[in-house]
Amino acid sequence: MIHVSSLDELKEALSSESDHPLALVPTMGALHSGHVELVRHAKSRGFHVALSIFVNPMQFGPGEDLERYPRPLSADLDLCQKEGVSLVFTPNVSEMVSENSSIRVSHPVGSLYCGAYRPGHFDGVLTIVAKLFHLFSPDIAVFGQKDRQQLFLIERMVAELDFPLKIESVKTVREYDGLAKSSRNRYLSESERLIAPFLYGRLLKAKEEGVPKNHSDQQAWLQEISKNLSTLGFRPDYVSLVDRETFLPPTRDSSGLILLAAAWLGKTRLIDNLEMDE
Ligand SMILES: Nc1ncnc2c1ncn2[C@@H]1O[C@H](COP(=O)(O)OP(=O)(O)OP(=O)(O)O)[C@@H](O)[C@H]1O
Ligand SMILES: CC(C)(CO)[C@@H](O)C(=O)[O-]
Ligand code: BAL
Repeated sequence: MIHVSSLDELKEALSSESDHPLALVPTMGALHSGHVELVRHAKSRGFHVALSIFVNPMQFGPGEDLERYPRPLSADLDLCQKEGVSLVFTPNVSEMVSENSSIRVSHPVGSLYCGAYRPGHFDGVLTIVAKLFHLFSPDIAVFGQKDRQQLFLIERMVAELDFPLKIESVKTVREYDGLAKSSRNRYLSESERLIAPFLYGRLLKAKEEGVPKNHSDQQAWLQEISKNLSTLGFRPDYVSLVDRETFLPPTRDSSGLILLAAAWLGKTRLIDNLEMDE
């Protein structure tokens, strides 16, 4: 396994990989079995895997957890080695984000749902992901469905800007009790950890209930879900129903619906989502 941190080293390492089909797995590190599934997905399809670890300041807002985001580099490198990753890239902030950088890649859906509560977050994500695609020129890039809005936006960026690569996605990997694996789960206290799986539990119950047919019943249903989450001890940011193809509110023509939620438990913000008709 090659581990590089500078752009020059990366270019050199990639030139020795150029004969192989390459999959890029972008991450922020603190790797867990969700990330491992992304790597295994790429490997099972015959790709050499490059994995980037970068806690991107552009996607963090004031007061968010940029400073305290976990950075267990040596455990991450061990896991990458064990999983057969070919190349790990751990760049410095100064080479990824120039001091007076103001270019942003943006999409209107980036200001909805999570974007409404984290202004500028998805512009920061799309901009860094565009840079990573540019640096690696991978054949595919693999993302998790846990970050569903992010996945949608990256797919739109690749389609609309004609990036010459394919986006592949992997289903959300969960703990034994349903909680979506996330690097931020380690922020949860013992008592919060017991409540956390009820976020997914409430989405599953919503699916069982079935999506109401008309708009006003849907709004009342979403409010009820949010109220139930509050009763359980969460502070929901939003619970929304979106059209899978547009990530906008459902219409009569919607072919698939996704229920999205983000909610705080103490100082930890959890997100989850569920396809309503799969
Ligand atoms: N539980 C999971 N199942 C599948 N993919 C996941 C899971 N968690 C993260 N990923 C994917 O891994 C990639 C890197 O995500 P990231 O490094 O931010 O991990 P994370 O655990 O989501 O961290 P955070 O706690 O900051 O949300 C993204 O494509 C993300 O969707
Ligand atoms: C895609 C990503 C690596 C961009 O910084 C990040 O948003 C993440 O880890 O999901
Ligand atoms: N996985 C999402 C990255 C973020 O919350 O910044």
